[in-house]
Amino acid sequence: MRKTVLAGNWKMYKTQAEALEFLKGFVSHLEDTPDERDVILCVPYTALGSLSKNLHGGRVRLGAQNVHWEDCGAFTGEISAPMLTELGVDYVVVGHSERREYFGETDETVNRRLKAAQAGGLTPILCVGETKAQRDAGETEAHIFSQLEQDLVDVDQSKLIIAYEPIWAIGTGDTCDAAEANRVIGLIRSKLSNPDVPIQYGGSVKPTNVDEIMAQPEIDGALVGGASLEPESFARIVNYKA
Ligand SMILES: O=C[C@H](O)COP(=O)(O)O
Repeated sequence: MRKTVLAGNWKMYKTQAEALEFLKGFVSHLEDTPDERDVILCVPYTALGSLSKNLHGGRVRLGAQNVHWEDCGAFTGEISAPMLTELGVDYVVVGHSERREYFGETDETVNRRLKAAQAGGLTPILCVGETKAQRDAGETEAHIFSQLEQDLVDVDQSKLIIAYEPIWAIGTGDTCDAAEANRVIGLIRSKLSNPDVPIQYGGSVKPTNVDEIMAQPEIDGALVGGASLEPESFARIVNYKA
């Protein structure tokens, strides 16, 4: 039985005070959220500590947005799994397209980060997806299969979440057609050794399209950027109508 996982990725938004304000507004909407839906907030490092102390009994779980492959060392600007787990973090986004595009993340470093996350007790959310140019050239499948093949070397698929995020749909309002997202996610699943890995869709998920997206049989959740920044909006996504 695959888990349903709804995760907000705040990216570089919200100070600590703003994060706490969000949480106050958000948790009041979770009373009727079905227990089998995992709700995760992947927030800036600076907000992890105070959110962790205010999570109200664990209905909301915490995620970070990156993790280094070493536990400690001379790696200015990086953060390690022990530093995150000490703060009560359970999940971490790895290989987001913004990391790959702007910060030189490669499939090799993604693989190292995935393994370190798991060794350190974190469940990674691995992001894969194609650019518009790759889609137009008919290279979507080949690109994603290549990412999976390299990123997942020696990665434990019993402690893994994957997010299919077509890059052209991120932050653009140009959502991937739900049936097409379902098709690609089915293909991703066909490449995994563990069919129970939850696979999310990400890319302009909103309160207005989440019901259709979540109705697709292969889609196990959503990784939500912009629409996770407002409590009511993310609550509507988490409380999608099945
Ligand atoms: O990690 C989240 C994705 O990049 C999606 O962002 P978005 O919902 O703002 O399109």
